[in-house]
Amino acid sequence: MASQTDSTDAGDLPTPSTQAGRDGLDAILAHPGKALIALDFDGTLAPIVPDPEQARAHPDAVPTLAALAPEVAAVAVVTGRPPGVAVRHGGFAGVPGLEHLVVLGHYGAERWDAVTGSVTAPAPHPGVAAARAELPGLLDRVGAWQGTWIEEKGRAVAVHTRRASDPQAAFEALRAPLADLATRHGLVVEPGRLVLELRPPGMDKGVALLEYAREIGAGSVLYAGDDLGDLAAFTAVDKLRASGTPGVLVCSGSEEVTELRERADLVVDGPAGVVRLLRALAARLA
Ligand SMILES: O=P(O)(O)OC[C@H]1O[C@H](O[C@H]2O[C@H](CO)[C@@H](O)[C@H](O)[C@H]2O)[C@H](O)[C@@H](O)[C@@H]1O
Repeated sequence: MASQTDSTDAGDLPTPSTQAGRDGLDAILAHPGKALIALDFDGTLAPIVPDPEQARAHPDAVPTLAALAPEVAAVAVVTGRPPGVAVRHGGFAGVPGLEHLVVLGHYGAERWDAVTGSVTAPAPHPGVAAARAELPGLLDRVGAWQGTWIEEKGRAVAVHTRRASDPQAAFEALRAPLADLATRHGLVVEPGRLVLELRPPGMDKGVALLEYAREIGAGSVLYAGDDLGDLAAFTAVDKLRASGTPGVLVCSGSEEVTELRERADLVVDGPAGVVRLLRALAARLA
């Protein structure tokens, strides 16, 4: 599927390259009070950096979301991060205009609501603690590349290779051993941008998006993402479209991930492009 690359100035709303995308955007513009705007965090709202602890939302992201949120049914952040971490790094708490923001974290397993300021989470999966305990020994045994490191995520654990001298080779070398470790403990491996995460099965961004869209009775959806974990949300939007709910798929473009480009209605230039698009949408709806 062809996609349009964003080259518009701030204030212009780009036209999706597909009919489905144009229908989705038209529906959002015609009935904004029914629209769900759902956004991934890392790589979509926040530029990618070597240290996840240093990642922050693009400086214009929060003001833009605060301008957009009152015009639509809901704004949600759908992320692999623990929701509290995304809220902290995003600067999403206590922002006028974002009183109803929802963060669906851990691929939808945990949820933060701005209304209550609290996180709801299911019981931890015992396999995560077991896998976590084995992980350092496994990385030693397989001779993981120097610079490979473990991110503790609470209900998941992730292995990053961005800081290795050959990040992609380090990533590929870990795929099989981490898949084996995950299987032995009833977990799944979630591959991302130079990260392999071991997490409980049963939830993904697609399930999270569908459930939330149903919960609020969304009449249209825009979803923007950059990474492989966002493909499930893309599939969810395809399902919504097939059942009569229009939607727009936006790829936050990067050199690292190409899969989303193929399926998107609109390709924008990373987090700056996403913010520009959302700002143009907010301006049109105001
Ligand atoms: O679902 P997302 O919001 O996109 O989160 C996915 C993972 O993002 C983080 O890792 C990614 O961003 C880091 C900071 O820019 C970068 O250093 C890393 O290479 C990327 O993979 C986060 O650390 C993971 O826990 C998230 O699952």
